[in-house]
Amino acid sequence: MANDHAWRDEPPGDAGDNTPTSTSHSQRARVAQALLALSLLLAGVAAMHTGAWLGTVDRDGLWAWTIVSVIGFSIPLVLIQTRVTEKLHDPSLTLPQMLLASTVAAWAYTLAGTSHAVVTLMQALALSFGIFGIDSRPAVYCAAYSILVFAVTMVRQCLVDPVRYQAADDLLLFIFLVLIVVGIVINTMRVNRMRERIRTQKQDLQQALARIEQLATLDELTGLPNRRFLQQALDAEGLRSQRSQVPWCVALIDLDNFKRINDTHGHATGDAVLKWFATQAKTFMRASDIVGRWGGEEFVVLMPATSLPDGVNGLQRLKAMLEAQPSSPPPEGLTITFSAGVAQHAKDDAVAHTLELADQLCYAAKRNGRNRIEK
Ligand SMILES: Nc1nc2c(ncn2[C@@H]2O[C@H](COP(=O)(O)OP(=O)(O)OP(=O)(O)O)[C@@H](O)[C@H]2O)c(=O)[nH]1
Repeated sequence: MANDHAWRDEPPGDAGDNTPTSTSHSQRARVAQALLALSLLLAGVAAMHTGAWLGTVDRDGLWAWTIVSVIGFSIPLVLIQTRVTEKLHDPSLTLPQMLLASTVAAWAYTLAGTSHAVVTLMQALALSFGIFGIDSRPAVYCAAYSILVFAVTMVRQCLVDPVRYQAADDLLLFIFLVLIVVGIVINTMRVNRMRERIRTQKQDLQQALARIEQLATLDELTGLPNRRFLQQALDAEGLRSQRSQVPWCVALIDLDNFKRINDTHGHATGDAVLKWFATQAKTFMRASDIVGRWGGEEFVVLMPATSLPDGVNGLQRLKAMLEAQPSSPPPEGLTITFSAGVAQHAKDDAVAHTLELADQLCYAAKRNGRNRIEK
């Protein structure tokens, strides 16, 4: 058996899902299953009493059987309905209900007299309903118990009442019952294997979706938020600032002479520099700032609740930290500097305009000699 839990309690679609919605879904499914079991039992009770009325079923013991059976099948329903079973390993009480069904059916078999063949049919039907709700191993236990209890009951009845329970007929009946039960168990195993495959596929899909979401928002090289994420964050900040007086800034950072690093030391070193810078920027900017890769060797820092002087200070701190690094990324002694433009968003201005201003200021920093911050 591929899964390690013995009970098939949750509906197939909820496999592995523990959200409140799926929990209440599971609870409803349990109650529905217990109601179905009770309804089947009541149908059996009606059939037995009809048999008694027709004279084929014994009246002796029929009411005792009726009362015990109805109470027996009502108890799981009440326990499930009141959520007493919720913490149990088998909250739907499927196995106890199945074992009870076999016991009650075997008892009915002893009362059914000349109609006893019908009871074996009812037993097979009851098993086919319940057995799909549990895993393969308890299904086998259930089937084994059912076959055993019927074997004992049939032998006993053939011995004590050989006129109405004839050995040859009942042997054939028993063989058919065994065939049906084994068939149901085989189908249960197949259904459970299919469920397991669906569960695995669902997990694979969830993982793939999480990966896609990650790729959609993160830059693969540096692990920083990508341009798409930054754009959304900038737009959200723009909307937020329409309702508040709190200033915010955006900085555009461009690494200096990056082409030369690539050309001199190779593309792999260029990549390592980008990763290294990403780590430094994340480390030295405020935790509330969003540092992302805008593209190539360009980075954007969104600084919420930050005035222009504070934003410039933040970048100066980053610049100073880079200069103070004893050894920058490999190769040893490589000096990494950047030029940046910082712009404060003007209330009611377009976010794109603020970004463009930061871009122009960054170009101005390049023109003015690089390794500078313009505001
Ligand atoms: N290694 C590496 N290089 C990249 C990546 N993306 C862009 N580049 C390189 O970055 C370089 C940018 O060069 P330029 O736009 O000329 O800028 P620069 O050399 O930094 O010069 P200035 O910006 O004027 O200081 C180009 O050679 C691009 O190929 C990347 O992901 N990895």
